[in-house]
Formats: sequence, C-alpha cells, structure tokens
Amino acid sequence: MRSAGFAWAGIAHAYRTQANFRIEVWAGVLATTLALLLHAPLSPILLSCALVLGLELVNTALEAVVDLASPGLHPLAKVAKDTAAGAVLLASLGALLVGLAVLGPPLLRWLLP
Ligand SMILES: Nc1ncnc2c1ncn2[C@@H]1O[C@H](COP(=O)(O)OP(=O)(O)OP(=O)(O)O)[C@@H](O)[C@H]1O
Repeated sequence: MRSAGFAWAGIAHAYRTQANFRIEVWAGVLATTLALLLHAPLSPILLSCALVLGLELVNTALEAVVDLASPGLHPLAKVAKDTAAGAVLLASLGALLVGLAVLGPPLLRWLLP
C-alpha cells in the first residue's frame, strides 16, 4: 500500500512536470472514449496506452538519474537520454498505428454511413 503511494507520487510528478506525459494521458483518454462510443475493441487501445505511458515514466526516471549522475554534458548521458526518448517515440508510433487500425474503420463507417 505504501509503495503504491510512492508509485502514485511518481506518476503525479511526471504529470506535473512532463508536457509529453500530459499529452499522452489525454490522447489515451480520447482514444479510450472513442473506442467505447464506437464499440471498437478496447484491449489494444488500453495496452498501447499502458505501453506509451509506462515508457514515458521510465524515460522521466532515466532523465532524472542522468541529470543527477552527470550534471555536465557527457556523450554517454546523451546516449542514455536519446535512447530512452527513442523507446517512447517507437511506442508512440506503434500506438498511433494501433489507434488508426482499431478506430479508423468504425470511425469512417460512423462519419460516412
Ligand atoms: N548531460 C548531458 N550530456 C549530453 N547531452 C545531453 C545531456 N543532457 C541532455 N542532453 C541532450 O539534450 C537532449 C534534451 O535533453 P533534456 O534533458 O532537455 O531532455 P528532454 O527530452 O528535452 O526532457 P524533457 O522532456 O524533460 O524536456 C537529450 O536528448 C540529449 O541529446
């Protein structure tokens, strides 16, 4: 229970300080709402959201550790930050494709009956 509180503090910190995390949270809320309204499968949307948000949290954690360990510029600090950012980018592109594949057809049927 106590560790759940610490985990929630980490999520709240990311939401307060990371604009990308806020955008991803609200994109996830929008996609989930659309899936519910269009009776589209929810599992791929929820899994994609969990993957993107989870990786964004890991990216935020890694940035904090790198800044702590290497306040000055260092090539390895750059590799660590850029690679973690790359993981978030890949997951976000995957989630976008999943969203298009799952929500696109029912959305088109609704828009063009
Ligand atoms: N200590 C460092 N040494 C070398 N390059 C760094 C260092 N810190 C940051 N960089 C480079 O600058 C880029 C942006 O770093 P920054 O810490 O602002 O990350 P960010 O992705 O913009 O984070 P945030 O989402 O918090 O704004 C990194 O991806 C990396 O290429």
